[in-house]
Amino acid sequence: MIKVLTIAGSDSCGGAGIQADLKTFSALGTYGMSVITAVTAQNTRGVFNVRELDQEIIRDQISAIFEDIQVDAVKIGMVSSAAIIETIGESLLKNKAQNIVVDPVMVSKSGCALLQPEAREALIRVLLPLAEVVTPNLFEAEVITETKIATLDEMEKAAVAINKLGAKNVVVKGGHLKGDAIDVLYSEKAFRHFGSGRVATPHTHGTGCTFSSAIAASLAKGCPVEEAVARAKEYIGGAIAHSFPLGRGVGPTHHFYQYYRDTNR
Ligand SMILES: Nc1ncnc2c1ncn2[C@@H]1O[C@H](COP(=O)(O)OP(=O)(O)OP(=O)(O)O)[C@@H](O)[C@H]1O
Ligand SMILES: Cc1ncc(COP(=O)(O)O)c(N)n1
Repeated sequence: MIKVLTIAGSDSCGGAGIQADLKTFSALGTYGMSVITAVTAQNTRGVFNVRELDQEIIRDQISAIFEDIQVDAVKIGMVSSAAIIETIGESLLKNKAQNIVVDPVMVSKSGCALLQPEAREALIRVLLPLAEVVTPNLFEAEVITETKIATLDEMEKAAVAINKLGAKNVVVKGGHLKGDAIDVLYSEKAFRHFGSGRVATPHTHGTGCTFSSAIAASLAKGCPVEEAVARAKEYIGGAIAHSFPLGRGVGPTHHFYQYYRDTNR
C-alpha cells in the first residue's frame, strides 16, 4: 500500500484542506494520513474562525506516524504561524521525510488569511528547502518573489527565483491567469507548460489543495516529478469539470474513484 501524509488545516465544509487532501489520496488509490495544524470554521461562503493547534500536539502527531509507519510522500498545506512552521520543519528533518510537496497556502479564495503575514519569512526559510515540489499560485509566487506576475514569462522568472530559495522543483499555477489555466513547471533547469482550457465554473473551492495532493500521491507511487505534475493536472481538470454547487457560495471539486479505476494510475 502506498502511504501519503497531509499536514494541513481542517475545512469544516470538506472542500479544501485536510478533507480535500484525504479524498484525493483515496481517489488515487493511496492510503491517506493526516496531521492537523489548525481547525477552521468555514463553508462555501467564507472562513469564520480559525483555531491553531499547539506545537506539542502537532509534533506528537508527526512523531506518532513516523515512528510506526513508512511514509511515501508528504503534502504540506495551511500552516498558519511561524511557530507551527518551525515545528513541522524540525519534525520532518528529524524523521528524514521524503517527497515533500509544499502548497504555500496564504489566503483562502474567500479572502481570509490562512498564514499570518509575519510567518511568510519562516515559510520561505524553513519549508522551501525541504520541498521536492512547491506549488504557489500567482499571488503566493508574487509574495515569495516580491515581484508582479501576470504573464507566462513572468511565471517562468518567478519559478527560477523560487528554485533559488531552495525548492527543488517549482510549479507556478495559472488558475488565476486571464484565459487558459496554464501551470509552469521549472525542473532541472528546464521549463514545461501544462495547459488546459479554463473550465467555466464558479465551483473551485480547494483546487490548489487537490492539485498538490495529487502530485504527492504520484510521487509516492514513484513517478518522476514531471509525470507527477502532468497526472495532477489531468486529475484536477477532471475534478473541476465535475465540481458542483454546495451551499450558497463557491462549491468544491469532485473526487472520483473512477479516475483511478479507469486509468489505474
Ligand atoms: N477554471 C479552471 N479550469 C481548469 N483548471 C483550473 C481552473 N482553475 C484552476 N485550475 C487549475 O487548478 C490547479 C490549482 O490552481 P489555482 O491557481 O486555482 O490554485 P490555488 O489558487 O492555490 O487554489 P486554492 O485557492 O484552492 O488554494 C492548477 O492546476 C490550475 O491550472
Ligand atoms: C483549511 C484550508 N486550507 C486551504 C484552503 C485554501 O483553499 P481555497 O483557496 O480554495 O479556499 C482553505 N480554504 N482552507
